[in-house]
Amino acid sequence: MPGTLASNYPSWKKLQQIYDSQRNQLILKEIFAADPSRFSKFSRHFTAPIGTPAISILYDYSKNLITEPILKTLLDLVREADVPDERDRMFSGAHINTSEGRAVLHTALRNPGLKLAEEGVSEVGEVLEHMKTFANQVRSGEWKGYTGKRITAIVNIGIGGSDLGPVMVTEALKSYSQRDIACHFVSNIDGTHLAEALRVCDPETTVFIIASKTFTTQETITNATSARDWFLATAKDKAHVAKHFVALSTNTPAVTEFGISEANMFKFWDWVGGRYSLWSAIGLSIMISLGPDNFFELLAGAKAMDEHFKTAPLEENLPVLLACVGLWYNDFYGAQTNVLLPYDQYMWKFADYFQQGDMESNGKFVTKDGHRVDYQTGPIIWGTSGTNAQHSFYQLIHQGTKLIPADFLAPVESQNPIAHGKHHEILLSNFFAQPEALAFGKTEEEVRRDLGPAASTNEALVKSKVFEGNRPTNSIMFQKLTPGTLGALIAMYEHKIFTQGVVWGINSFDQMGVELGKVLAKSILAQLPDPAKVSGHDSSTTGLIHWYQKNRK
Ligand SMILES: O=P(O)(O)OC[C@H]1O[C@@H](O)[C@@H](O)[C@@H](O)[C@@H]1O
Repeated sequence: MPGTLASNYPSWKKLQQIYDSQRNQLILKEIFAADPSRFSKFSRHFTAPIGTPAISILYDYSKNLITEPILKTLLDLVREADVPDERDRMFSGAHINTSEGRAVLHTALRNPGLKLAEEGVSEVGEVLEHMKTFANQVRSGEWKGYTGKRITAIVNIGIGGSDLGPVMVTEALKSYSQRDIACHFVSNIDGTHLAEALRVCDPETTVFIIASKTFTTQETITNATSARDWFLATAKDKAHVAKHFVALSTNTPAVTEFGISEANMFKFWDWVGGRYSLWSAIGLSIMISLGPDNFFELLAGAKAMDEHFKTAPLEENLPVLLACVGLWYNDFYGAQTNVLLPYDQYMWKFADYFQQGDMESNGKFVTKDGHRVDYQTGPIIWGTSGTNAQHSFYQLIHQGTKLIPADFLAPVESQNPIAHGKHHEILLSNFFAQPEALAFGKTEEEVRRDLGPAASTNEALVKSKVFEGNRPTNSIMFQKLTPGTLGALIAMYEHKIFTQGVVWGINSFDQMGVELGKVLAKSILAQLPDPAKVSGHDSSTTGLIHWYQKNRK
């Protein structure tokens, strides 16, 4: 039942017993040696159905510390937690975001034409058409700036979910982009972010996309206001704002009050969570950069994964399997993090994106029915692109004292097979080698053999070269990073997050934890002008504010 403490499920208790009694026997080297068919047993291949974009994703989870009975028990847990029911409730528009009384329907954004009673669902196709018309006008040069010039730059001003998705996708699919339109993303309230973007923009040829679900976010509204001031310093006439500012929002009154006409507002609805919004009007910068067809392919790829999540048996279901493997380490092995390592330079923002996607969704300590959990919930997500990461933090993953389950992702085909594909072969050789090294390590015996006579004179050197191995990984290979494939990969992780959230009994779709800091910042902002006004804080905060007030110029 959603909201139940996961530790009460019989399968949870059974998993704890398995962990306690078997963890010393879960040695990858041994379990691989004992079962030559382990790879075929513990890997699954996803392909999109005929008539949708070609997508091929192989998920190999054999290098994990699991056996068939463990996986079976993890799947029992998923069943006991009613994940299939809750999944169907999500897709059908039930208000599963209970604290905010909202539906969770980002899946409807990838399914235009879907009939649901929820307000706005029937308008999804209309908004996509509105986006398409505008994107085509900007891309073709038909949309002119106030002096009649074509648009050469777009600046998306948004933060959190109104920034991270567009940033990640425009980077990931850069090879599909229209290169004569520069895309800038300004999120930080730090004036440096906006100033650096404006430095390379021309007011006559720039369109600002103000992306904010609520249209009240302090950072975004302040940045948007400063961008408008910058624009008007050259354009002078407020009437020109209409040619250069559009809004993506659910809040029509606030958008019109800002001076953007309703005709230049692309709407979405409160059932689209910020971190699930790249599929909505928030994706306008993606659509301008990549073109409508590629944006539609991105949606279709996600929809194909939605269908798979809805219909595939749990044993075959990629998001569910990914969730199970993650639960095992997070809740029984005590792993704190999950590192995402795409071996595709275009995906260098993928981990950043899922930091919000996963941590804002599942970083909760209270169940839906108000109980403090007595187990770990969402993992810390981090990572960056391989092979760069190998030369940075892999040391700790290989030989550190922490267990760091890792997801390796790589395309079979490169978008840039330069030097006759040599770069890609080297890249992939690393993608294959690292999980192998992590799983099987290097024994002291092997080290001694490699060192030869030097081994006997330097015991410390021998020890330092030992790799204990048994460090678990997922390997995810896809054919090529096409829009459809990226859509499917994002949806796969979204549904992994959903599955884990349901098992933990938490609400993955609110974000109460971001509020307190915002409220305090507001009251501090009012106190900053005058040291005498600073009150109501602890001595540290008061001391810091006073230090700033004394030293500012
Ligand atoms: O899109 P807006 O409303 O500006 O929100 C931007 C971001 O704000 C944060 O505080 C979080 O709540 C995020 O989930 C959200 O994506």
